[in-house]
Amino acid sequence: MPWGTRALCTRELRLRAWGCQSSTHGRIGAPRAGGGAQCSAPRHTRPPCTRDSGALYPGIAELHAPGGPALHAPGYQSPVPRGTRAPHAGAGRFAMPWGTRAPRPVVPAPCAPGVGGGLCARGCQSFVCRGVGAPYPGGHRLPAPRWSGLRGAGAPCRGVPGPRPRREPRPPARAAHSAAAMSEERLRRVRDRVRPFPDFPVPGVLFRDISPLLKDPAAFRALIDLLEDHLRVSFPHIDFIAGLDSRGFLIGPPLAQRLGIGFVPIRKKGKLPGPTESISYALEYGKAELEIQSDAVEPGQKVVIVDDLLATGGTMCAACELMKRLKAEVLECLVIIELKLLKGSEKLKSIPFYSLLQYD
Ligand SMILES: O=P(O)(O)OC[C@H]1O[C@H](OP(=O)(O)OP(=O)(O)O)[C@H](O)[C@@H]1O
Ligand SMILES: Nc1ncnc2[nH]cnc12
Repeated sequence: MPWGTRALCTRELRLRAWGCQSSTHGRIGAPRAGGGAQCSAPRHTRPPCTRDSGALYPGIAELHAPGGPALHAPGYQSPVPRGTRAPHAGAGRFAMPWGTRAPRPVVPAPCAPGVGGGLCARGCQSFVCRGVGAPYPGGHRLPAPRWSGLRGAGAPCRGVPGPRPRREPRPPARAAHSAAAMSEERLRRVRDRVRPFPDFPVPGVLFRDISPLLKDPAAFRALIDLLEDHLRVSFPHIDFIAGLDSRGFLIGPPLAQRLGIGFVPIRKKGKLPGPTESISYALEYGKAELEIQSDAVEPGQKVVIVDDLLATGGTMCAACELMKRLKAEVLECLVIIELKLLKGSEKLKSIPFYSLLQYD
């Protein structure tokens, strides 16, 4: 079996074990800790992961920062991005923090030749050892991989222990590219593709333009990678990604696809057919009205709301109100960019909020 397949099986274990949410807030109902200075440690009674403040703090990447506080917190396990080495495959490369139990090495079922060789269109092998339709740790069902037609000759593993796979020679030292470095690199790519425009659309507003980010496929992929990783480690189950008109529509669907879940649009008024719920709200530069179809989500369903940017928080707040009317649970409001000076996250009160990039 090609190198890398084991690593990804183990990644699942690591993600499952990682109970820390790198959000600036706790979960719904939880009081906000120190204005977002800490992230909560839900479900697994993990200790809180501490984080620095700063003009630009990089979410997951920061938790991975070499020597960063979270790495030393007992119980913290860094998620390993696709393609990185399994923790047990190379002594000391991903040293377990003191006091934690190393995940038991998994002996994956044998992958038929060709299956583990990186057939995933995204260049990863993350489906290989999860199996078709297998529940992703904590709940999601993954979509059938494209190569499911290979059943028999190359059926994905089903988790049944098989004979020990033959070890392939390890790739060279390039693998030393650590998880932290990868996250930071992704974040740098994203940050470099956000362009400021003074006095747009009205004097006094510094407009943060994500058009260059959309135009650069590597940067856009890095963005979706970061958001996907964040959501996978933060929430065991999400029913839908809801996106806000219009730039939230650019991020929400690819993210939902990655997670194997559906996307729900929350639109500006007058665009959606059928019965709707609507709400008006104030913007940084104007007023608007948002709408959602009344049957978009069922009561009790768990939703993450995504948008490109949080300024005053009026739009996001309005979207949360719409979800509340439909009795859905908002797990988190997720944006690429947060304009800290406008204090939009405060408007969200106890609703968890996460941003990749922060600007004053
Ligand atoms: O936090 P707020 O002050 O509410 O501002 C944030 C919102 O403003 C922008 O959208 P805009 O309404 O300009 O619409 P657009 O995405 O269609 O450009 C942005 O995409 C957010 O949705
Ligand atoms: N400053 C800003 N840049 C981009 N989009 C925005 N939406 C509201 N404020 C914005």
